[in-house]
Amino acid sequence: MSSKSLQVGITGGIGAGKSIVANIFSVLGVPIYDADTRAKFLMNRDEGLKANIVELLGPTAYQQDGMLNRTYVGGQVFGNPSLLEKLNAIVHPAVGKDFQQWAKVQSTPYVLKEAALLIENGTYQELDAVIVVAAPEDIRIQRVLDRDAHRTEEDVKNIIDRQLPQQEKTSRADFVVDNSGEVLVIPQVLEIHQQILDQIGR
Ligand SMILES: CC(C)(COP(=O)(O)OP(=O)(O)OC[C@H]1O[C@@H](n2cnc3c(N)ncnc32)[C@H](O)[C@@H]1O)[C@@H](O)C(=O)NCCC(=O)NCCS
Ligand SMILES: Nc1ncnc2c1ncn2[C@@H]1O[C@H](COP(=O)(O)OP(=O)(O)OP(=O)(O)O)[C@@H](O)[C@H]1O
Repeated sequence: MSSKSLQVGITGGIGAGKSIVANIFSVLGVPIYDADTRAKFLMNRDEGLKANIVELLGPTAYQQDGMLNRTYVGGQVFGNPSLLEKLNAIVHPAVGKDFQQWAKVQSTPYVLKEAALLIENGTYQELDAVIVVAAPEDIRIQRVLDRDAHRTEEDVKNIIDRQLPQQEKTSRADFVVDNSGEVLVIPQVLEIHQQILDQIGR
């Protein structure tokens, strides 16, 4: 019988490189729960959640096809901290529950929960360890502008303002991955992976 997997979080500010670093862990066989993608899946499918979002943001929050109108919702909440807080309060408990259901059926020594927000919403306290991916702000902004054709520099700065400063994230981390481009990332991931396995005694 397999024992419960350790739960490790991986986070970082917008454009820090969470997804790319999580992909390296995935190659090592670590199951990844992608909270941001899963949140969108639930916002598209969970009727109770959808009703709460429509109540908060109005019917324009959903397109004709029933899918979340992400551009509209992003435009509403990223410039309005109190509205974003209300949306978070609706979405985050649903994601937390979904993650625990997913984690229950994993059988590896540890799993990774990848999420933009882990420190901000206190979720990190429920995890066994936290990895923060870090890179200088100017590099993060440029990477997001190169990746997301629909976002302006102002959009990205707005989102950064809605997140904890990177320094506060790294100060709460058990492990930090330097993704500035100055240090090779794969050796850092291999070292963290080994340290986690050593802690578990594998
Ligand atoms: C507002 C939404 C619809 C915008 O979707 P869109 O596809 O345009 O952007 P995306 O989700 O990729 O977010 C862009 C970046 O913003 C940041 N971000 C996302 N949600 C939040 C948030 N609640 N607070 C601060 N930053 C956030 C992340 O760094 C993310 O990578 C979406 O971000 C959302 O539903 N957010 C609220 C729910 C949430 O917190 N999800 C993430 C954690 S579970
Ligand atoms: N070391 C690197 N060198 C060059 N490009 C990189 C590096 N790391 C990440 N990128 C690129 O920067 C962009 C942001 O990376 P990624 O999507 O992994 O960040 P993220 O932290 O998941 O971002 P978000 O919070 O927006 O979801 C991607 O297009 C990615 O391919």
